[in-house]
Amino acid sequence: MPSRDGPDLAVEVRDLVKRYPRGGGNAVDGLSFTVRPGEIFGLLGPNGAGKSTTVGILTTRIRATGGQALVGGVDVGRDPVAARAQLAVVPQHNNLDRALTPRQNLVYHAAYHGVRRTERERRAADLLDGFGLADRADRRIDVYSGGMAQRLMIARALMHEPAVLFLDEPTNALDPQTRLLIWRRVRQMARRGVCVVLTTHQMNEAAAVVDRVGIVDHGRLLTLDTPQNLVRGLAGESILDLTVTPAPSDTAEGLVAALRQVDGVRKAERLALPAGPAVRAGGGAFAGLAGSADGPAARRAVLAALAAGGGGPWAPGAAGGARAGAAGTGPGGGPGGGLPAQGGRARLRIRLHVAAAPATLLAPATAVLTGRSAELNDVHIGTPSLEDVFVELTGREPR
Ligand SMILES: Nc1ncnc2c1ncn2[C@@H]1O[C@H](COP(=O)(O)OP(=O)(O)OP(=O)(O)O)[C@@H](O)[C@H]1O
Repeated sequence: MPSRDGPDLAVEVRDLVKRYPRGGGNAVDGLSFTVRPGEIFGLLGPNGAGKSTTVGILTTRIRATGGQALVGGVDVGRDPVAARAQLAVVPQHNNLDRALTPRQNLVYHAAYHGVRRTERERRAADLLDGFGLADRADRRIDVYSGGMAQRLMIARALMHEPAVLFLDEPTNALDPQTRLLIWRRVRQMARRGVCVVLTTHQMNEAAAVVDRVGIVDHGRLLTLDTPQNLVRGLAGESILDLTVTPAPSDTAEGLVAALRQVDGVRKAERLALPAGPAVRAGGGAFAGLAGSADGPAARRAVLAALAAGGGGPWAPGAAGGARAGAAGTGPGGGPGGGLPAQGGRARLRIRLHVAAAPATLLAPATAVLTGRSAELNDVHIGTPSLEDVFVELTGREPR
């Protein structure tokens, strides 16, 4: 593992630029960030943001047009061979050598990096054991499942004890048990001083494992901080999702604008309706990290808030009936859509980002709806997630 007297920074990226010969603009456009030894760093961004290009430069696969990138203190542009000794890459797709056994894949990789025979055999045995592969170490590799292959690729990457490990979508399409094992091992490596840089689109999984996150778009860094600070700073403290049916004479825009005026609402936006009947079943962007209004205490708070505010069209029975209606096959999906409700009126999902306790916003929000003759069909209280931060910064439209 990396020595304690190594460089202070495991990765340094300074004003990095990449322009492809046939590309439109700069794929990487003046990117700068640093990562410390022992840190788990998530590089996030929408499709085409420049993540793969950045990692390609750091791992010496792509030459930068400008700026500087150092890995383990080595300039990747000036000395790519020395840089490769400092790093390891685990790609998204299986690139194991199928002509070799799992153990041979590890041992040959270490031999390529100049590790002595007894040492490489010891490391292979340790890593096969650590990744739960010891009893299948000498079988044919083509009997390996996707999860086993992924574990073996990470084990192989560690054979030459790199200072920096690059993981590309490490848990894509893996079962929960394999994901947990991989994250446990990643944390263990970091504790031993390995710097881990991972790219992923699994926001909530990333939030649970990384120390810091850099979000990039159009080749530029939009923000860099701990997931906790990003969530706290950008998305407000809580989220209140309302599913409503506006009056026939009202418009979605009018309703959203009116809710935006409620005291304590930092932001109001219209969301796509989730597919299926379970509007409040913990889905949406805040699944996983969310608190929810589904618990008995939260439900009591909702009812109390509504009672205090003079009530409204919401009642548990009515909401249940309305949710059943939401299971229809209407055109809902994009923010411009909505599922048809009774009388042909479209149902809307409106998200309020609130700085206060969300239950205290229920009464005034309900009053606004009542004043506009809108029907409240469902309520969900949640906590914003890293995905909310991501969407806030990079938008909702697919690339
Ligand atoms: N070989 C290439 N030639 C020209 N343009 C390229 C090339 N590779 C990538 N690009 C462009 O560079 C930009 C950044 O692409 P890159 O693959 O780095 O993004 P990404 O964030 O990794 O995306 P994804 O999440 O889809 O993998 C995109 O506009 C892409 O079309």
